[in-house]
Amino acid sequence: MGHCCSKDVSAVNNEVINSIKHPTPPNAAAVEVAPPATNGYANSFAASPFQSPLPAGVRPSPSPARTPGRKFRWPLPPPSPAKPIMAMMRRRVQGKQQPQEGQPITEDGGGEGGGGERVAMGSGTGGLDKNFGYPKNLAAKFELGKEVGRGHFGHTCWAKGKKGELKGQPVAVKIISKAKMTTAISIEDVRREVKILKALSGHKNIIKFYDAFEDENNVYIAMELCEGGELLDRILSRGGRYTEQDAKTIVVQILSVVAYCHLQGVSHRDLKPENFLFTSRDEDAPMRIIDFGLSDFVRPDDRLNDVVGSAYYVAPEVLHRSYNLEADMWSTGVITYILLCGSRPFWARTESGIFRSVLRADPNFDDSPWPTVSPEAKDFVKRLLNKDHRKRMTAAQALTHPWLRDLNPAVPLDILIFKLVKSYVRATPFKRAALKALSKAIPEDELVYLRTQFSLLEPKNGYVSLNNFRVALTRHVTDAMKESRVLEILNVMEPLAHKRMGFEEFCAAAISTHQLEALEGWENIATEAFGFFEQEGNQVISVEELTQEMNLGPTAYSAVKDWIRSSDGKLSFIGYTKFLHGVTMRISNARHR
Ligand SMILES: Nc1ncnc2c1ncn2[C@@H]1O[C@H](COP(=O)(O)OP(=O)(O)OP(=O)(O)O)[C@@H](O)[C@H]1O
Ligand SMILES: [Ca+2]
Repeated sequence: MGHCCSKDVSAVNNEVINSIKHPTPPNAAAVEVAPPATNGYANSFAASPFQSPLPAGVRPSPSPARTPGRKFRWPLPPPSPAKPIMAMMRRRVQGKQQPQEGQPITEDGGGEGGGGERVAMGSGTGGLDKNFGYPKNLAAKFELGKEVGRGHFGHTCWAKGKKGELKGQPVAVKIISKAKMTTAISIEDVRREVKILKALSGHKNIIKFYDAFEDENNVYIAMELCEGGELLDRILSRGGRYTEQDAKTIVVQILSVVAYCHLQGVSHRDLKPENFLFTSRDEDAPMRIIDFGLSDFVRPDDRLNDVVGSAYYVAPEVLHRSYNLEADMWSTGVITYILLCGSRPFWARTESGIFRSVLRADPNFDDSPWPTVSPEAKDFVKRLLNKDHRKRMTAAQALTHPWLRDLNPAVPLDILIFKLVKSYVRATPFKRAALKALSKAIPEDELVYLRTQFSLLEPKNGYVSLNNFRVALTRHVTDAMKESRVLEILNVMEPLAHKRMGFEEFCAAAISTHQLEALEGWENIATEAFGFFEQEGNQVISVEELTQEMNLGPTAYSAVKDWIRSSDGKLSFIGYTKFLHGVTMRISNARHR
């Protein structure tokens, strides 16, 4: 996938704001999503939480609250069957707004003439191979019934099994029209949706996959039928919000499935209440995640760059076109915020307004009902809605957050540990000493997570080595993990093959300075850590050595100089925290240019 956007943040912000004006339907009415906020702030849906949005005929919508303008993916080549819908919306307003010069007009097929479905490069779909290699005998296996749901990419029907284990059983069949697959990318999207569903099916909160079929006109995905409706509808039926305790049971299920996907190297990229279905009408029925239509494989250190998702739930770094799994955690934060207060954290009348809010606004934690929400719940949401993706909790971390602790949820292995340990074993002794000092100062709440992860590595006599990491990861291997090449991380952890790590060192290796910086007690943690560093690791260091340690060039000499105490040539407190933090965003971006 693509690489990091190398522009500085403010430039990117403006670019995003500008660019979203055109790819989204410029018709304000078409994207108006809620009544005017009563308090003038953008996050309220006090009157009606999910007033909606799309112009009649654009997208059949079972609930007025469904996310409007939900699929955006631009300005890369036209990738999906959602494109014709966006194209149609744009055609509607063609007379009102001309495309700007330089605007990529081919993304939805370019020229706005004709009225028929547009196709890739304006050259027809003749060259596209729409053969998926799936069996063609759907009718022999299932009897299709009435429609139960509809999305941008397809519609889903009730069906009944005719043969084998599913004989007489109700199932769901998602039908995706081949006519809408107008590009190689959109075909690949469907192929990947099936592949991911097949590989991940089996987790208790993922919809169970039965089989995929095709004929000349459609692809059919047969899966478990969920008769309990969407999470969105349950939120609405409860007047827009859940009690904290009920919200917890929902959030734990979301985290459990997200943690599983992430360990497999799959980013869902479209987490929202519409994509979680209850298996039955029972109040306490479990949820299943559906719709891997926008999901993708991503290696731990890779960055994705295609802007996909649903406006209310999209993470800032997705709009910046450089993101990884943390983007799903942002969406999880948005869902949790909605569950707890009944309002959207980022709201505006137009899609571009929503994006602006996502990039710049701080969610409101002051108005009702937030004063009555527990501090743990607020902390939980804030640690997911951090605009700096490096500071966000992972799903496995979130499962150990104090807010959820009374539910004692199962915590899976976290791929973040592998990434951090990999960096640690390759770090200089000076950096390791700095991290060791920091690890001695971390609060008990963070230790809960580390203890859980350490025990998942099944230490032998209190120690882990590369083999523990290998065994722990390969225990969960599926075809998805192979495809996303998650296992390759073990190769770069090779220095650990000749090393044993006890829990104390594991803590130093597996902590993220960025995440700790986001804690309210960071100042105290850093001060205490510096005390430990002074006792053990703080050595005399020259400007040249420090810049080298931090992987900076000579241009950084003047900044780095101030971080070394003139009295004894060792790192000052500020120097220590800067060193832990690593290079700044600006320098870091510059280095990628
Ligand atoms: N297994 C299922 N059981 C019951 N209903 C289902 C099932 N799968 C999908 N649906 C219904 O069909 C709708 C559309 O399905 P899905 O989200 O997979 O399609 P999509 O076109 O990819 O959607 P989107 O527009 O969100 O991308 C769902 O919102 C849901 O209401
Ligand atoms: Ca969906």
